[in-house]
Parts: sequence; C-alpha cells; structure tokens
Amino acid sequence: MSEMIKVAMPKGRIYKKASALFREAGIDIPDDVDETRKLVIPLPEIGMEFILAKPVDVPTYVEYGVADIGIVGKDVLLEEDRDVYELLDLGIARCRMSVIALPDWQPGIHQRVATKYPNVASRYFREQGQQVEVIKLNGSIELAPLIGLADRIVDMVETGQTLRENGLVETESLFEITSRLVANRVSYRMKNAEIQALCDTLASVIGKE
Ligand SMILES: Nc1ncnc2c1ncn2[C@@H]1O[C@H](COP(=O)(O)OP(=O)(O)OP(=O)(O)O)[C@@H](O)[C@H]1O
Ligand SMILES: O=P(O)(O)OC[C@H]1O[C@H](OP(=O)(O)OP(=O)(O)O)[C@H](O)[C@@H]1O
Repeated sequence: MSEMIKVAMPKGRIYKKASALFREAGIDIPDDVDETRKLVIPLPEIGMEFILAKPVDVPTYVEYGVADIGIVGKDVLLEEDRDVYELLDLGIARCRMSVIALPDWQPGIHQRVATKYPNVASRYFREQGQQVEVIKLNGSIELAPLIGLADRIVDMVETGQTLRENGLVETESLFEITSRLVANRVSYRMKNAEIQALCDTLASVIGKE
C-alpha cells in the first residue's frame, strides 16, 4: 500500500497556479481554496493531505517534517534559508525580484531600503559593497519610497503595473522567481516512490499550461 503524502500548499496566488498544474497532470485537487476556513484537507482519493499554509511558512513546515513536501516561491526559499530539498522548478507564478526606486533617485550617504525580504536585500547590498539600512515591511512595499520611509525597495515585479501606477522604476533585476516543489529530507527517503512519482507526473506537464 502506498503512503499518504502531506503537502504544504500556500493559499493565494500560488495555489491557483499549482492547482491548474496538478489538474493538467490528471491529479484532481480543489481548484480554489480561498472560500474554505478549513486548514487541513484530506484527499484520500489521490493519497495526499493538504496543509493550507501562509506562503512564507511552507519551508518551515517542510523542514520540520510536519509536511513531506511543499510548494513555495523561490523568493521565500532565498529569504528563509530552510533546510529543505528543492526537487523541481514548477515554472508557475513567474515574476522577478528587483530593486526599485523613484526615477530621480541618487545614491546618498545614509541609504534606506524597505522590503519583505531583509535577508536577501542585506546579502545583495553587502555583496555590492553598498552600505544600506534595511527596513522590514510586510506589504504595500511601494509606499515606502513614495512617502519617504526609504530611498529604494526590493520587491516583486510581475506585470509592472504597480510600478507604473506609482511612478517608480526598476533599477536592477536580482532573480527570476518561480514556484518550486520542495521536500523534507527524511520524507524524501522514506516516501521516495510516492514523492518521485508525483515529481515525474508534474514534470511531464511543466511549461505546457
Ligand atoms: N506579482 C507578484 N507579487 C508577489 N508575489 C508573486 C507575484 N507573482 C507571483 N508571486 C509569487 O507568489 C508568492 C506570494 O503569493 P501571495 O501573494 O499569495 O502571498 P503573500 O502576499 O506572500 O501572502 P499573504 O498575503 O497570505 O501573507 C510569492 O512568494 C512569489 O513567489
Ligand atoms: O508587477 P505587478 O503585476 O504589479 O505585481 C507586483 C506587485 O504584486 C505584489 O504585491 P501584492 O499584490 O502581493 O500586495 P502586497 O505588496 O500588499 O503583498 C508585489 O509586492 C508588488 O507590489
């Protein structure tokens, strides 16, 4: 008998794209979970249980092994630095992580950068030899340069609409971001057949949707 796989699934943007990919691969999962308040969704017919998590917490559940696998943006993996095994680039929820500024931005003596990704931003500016103060925010990051909290931000750009509507410009693109399938290291050994089968099934439809 094959073992049940516990999957940490991020609610929100990624869930919608991931569910389309699963369905394309012939795995029947709910196409939306925004309506439900239930956090643990048993799916015995496909041998899985979904744990509906905040995107940023997915690597934590997987590292601790309370989820065997998870789906998470590369941005979160870069920021959280959790010990998980990155199995597959799903090619979904594509965007980029960039440095963004007001069009007339000039490097000053004391520079401040606002971001949801303080570890990534600090690492990047250190590598560039730029001394900056990094300020952690949790959303609406584009506000920071508009109202004078920071000179620049590090944030996600997808369509560029948020930048355009707020008169901001992208000065550097740091990383291309997509969602990844990650696994707990022990689960990957103990439930290898099931996890590898899922990986192969998803791999066969990546980029086709
Ligand atoms: N335009 C985008 N802006 C931000 N993240 C994006 C974008 N496009 C794709 N992504 C991916 O989606 C993930 C964020 O998903 P979502 O916006 O649902 O969550 P969140 O805002 O981090 O979560 P929550 O609001 O629940 O705290 C990112 O980690 C990234 O990998
Ligand atoms: O290039 P675009 O297509 O405009 O997408 C980028 C925007 O989307 C995300 O914000 P989100 O909607 O998640 O809101 P938040 O910043 O409040 O989390 C991101 O932080 C950018 O602000």
